[in-house]
Amino acid sequence: MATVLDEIVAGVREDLADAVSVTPAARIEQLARSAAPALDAEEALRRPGLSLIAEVKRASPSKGALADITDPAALAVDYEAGGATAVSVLTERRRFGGSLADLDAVRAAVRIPVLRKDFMVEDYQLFEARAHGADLILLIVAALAQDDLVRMQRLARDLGMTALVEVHDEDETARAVDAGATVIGVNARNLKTLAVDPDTFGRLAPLIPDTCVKVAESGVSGPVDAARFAGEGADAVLVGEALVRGSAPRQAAHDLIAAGALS
Ligand SMILES: O=C(O)c1ccccc1NCC(=O)[C@H](O)[C@H](O)COP(=O)(O)O
Repeated sequence: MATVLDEIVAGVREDLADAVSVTPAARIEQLARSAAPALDAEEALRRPGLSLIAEVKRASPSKGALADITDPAALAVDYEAGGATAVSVLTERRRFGGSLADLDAVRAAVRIPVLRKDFMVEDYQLFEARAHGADLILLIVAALAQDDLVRMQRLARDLGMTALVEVHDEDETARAVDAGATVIGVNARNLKTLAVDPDTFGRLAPLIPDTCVKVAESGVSGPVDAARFAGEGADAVLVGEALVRGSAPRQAAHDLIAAGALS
């Protein structure tokens, strides 16, 4: 039976075919290679204290519509003012309501690194991300064969970007480490059931070398969770829903980061 991830990736591949017909591969690579240099997101995430990757997230498969974000740039500016280390922009259209236009708007509005959060299955999308100003891209181990994971990580580096390599279980963690990932995100959301298990980070973090940046992703509902993950060894938390549903994203970002110092 097809999983949610399979369905999302199938839609992404359809949209990708449309994108390639508008901007051929050679052209998107040229645009990527001539873009302003990427910011060093890995270095930013390695700074002392708990880092926050704050997400622009309109909707999700698990929750449906989350927030009517009419001005993603303004939201990103609030995140930056609240102390976020990076902004994550969900660019997947069908299930998350995102777009590359959101990425463009955020890139133009903030000075901190920007993550293109999408379901990357082709090199084309990495060139596209860079051409639109991304500094960081997401590689989901569950969506990629090992040779694709290794190649796409190298390509990200070649383009000056950092790859956030996302895992959900022990096997995927071993694959990420084998692939030479230096920034590993543990996503607590099971991609088959969409349920969030808050114990996932604590279970998998010890399997990740301390030389890697460790990111706790999904289900961070507030400062108490942020403090817990910091205590379990997280260098960063990636937060979407809790920030976009609240009325004060700047303060909420600040509070998440401050909680990391209390762990
Ligand atoms: O959010 C979902 O429902 C989802 C479903 C299937 C694949 C990915 C999904 N989310 C992407 C993410 O990784 C989250 O947006 C991110 O970790 C933030 O999560 P949260 O703070 O729980 O919104």
